[in-house]
Amino acid sequence: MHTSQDLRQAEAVRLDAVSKIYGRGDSKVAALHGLSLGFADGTFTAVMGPSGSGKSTFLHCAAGLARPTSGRVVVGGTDLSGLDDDQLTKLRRNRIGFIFQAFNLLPALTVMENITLPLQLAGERPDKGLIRNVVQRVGLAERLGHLPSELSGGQQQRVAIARALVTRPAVVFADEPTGALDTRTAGAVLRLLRESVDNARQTLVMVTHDPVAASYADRVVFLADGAFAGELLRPTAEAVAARMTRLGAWQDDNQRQAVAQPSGGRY
Ligand SMILES: Nc1ncnc2c1ncn2[C@@H]1O[C@H](COP(=O)(O)OP(=O)(O)OP(=O)(O)O)[C@@H](O)[C@H]1O
Repeated sequence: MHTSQDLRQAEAVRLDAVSKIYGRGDSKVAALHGLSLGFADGTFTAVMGPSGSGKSTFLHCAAGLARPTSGRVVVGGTDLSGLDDDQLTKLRRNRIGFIFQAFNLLPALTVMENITLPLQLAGERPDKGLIRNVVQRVGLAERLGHLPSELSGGQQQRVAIARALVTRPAVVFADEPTGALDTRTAGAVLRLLRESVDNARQTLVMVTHDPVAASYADRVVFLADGAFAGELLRPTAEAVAARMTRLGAWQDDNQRQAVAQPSGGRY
């Protein structure tokens, strides 16, 4: 049987009572209120919630891109609140992978140069075997000399995924990774993310508005008004959409469109 201590050790990321307040005085906004959440090693979690519920703020605090006003964040066993800015930058480079909706590749660098950039920045000698393995997993072996502008959107996102995996990070944070892709390409990217968890025991935390994308996760965590608002294990797109409706999401047209997408489950 696991003790709670064992479970904590098996967490890639832990937030303890994290609050984030923007602004001062009358313009003060509490974007997160005492949020406590853990993300177990080798799991895929989707984070969802209505617009303004604190998803981006959560992602920024959990990934060490912003400092909480109070509370603490632990990544791969390191308490981020104990780090100065240089140490935090180093930890982000070495221990955290990022995947963004807009891919964020460097246009003048080739596929291979983009993939190995985090290693260069960290001053690490590339592990050729690992790079070959990652390149094969994302299916880009034939494209390594191409520029991002010569690739499709789905291929560009696969480069970004390879770049996120190449440092063997403790956790990969993905922010709407399929938001700019058509549904078929989105499905391929989500299957690849799922494989990185199932086959390489990567830990993945993905913020999304899309119930179909969330259905690829092991768990969906819901936020509302900056606080934990429940979770679903082994989610289906329908169950996620129903929970989001109850939380008062889909009040604007964009989000209603997202829920109107395939009702039968996955892409
Ligand atoms: N830099 C900032 N300064 C002031 N308030 C902010 C700032 N960033 C976010 N907020 C406020 O904090 C709250 C949470 O915002 P956040 O962007 O984290 O929500 P979200 O769930 O990601 O929203 P969306 O789904 O619309 O992207 C909102 O009320 C937002 O207006």
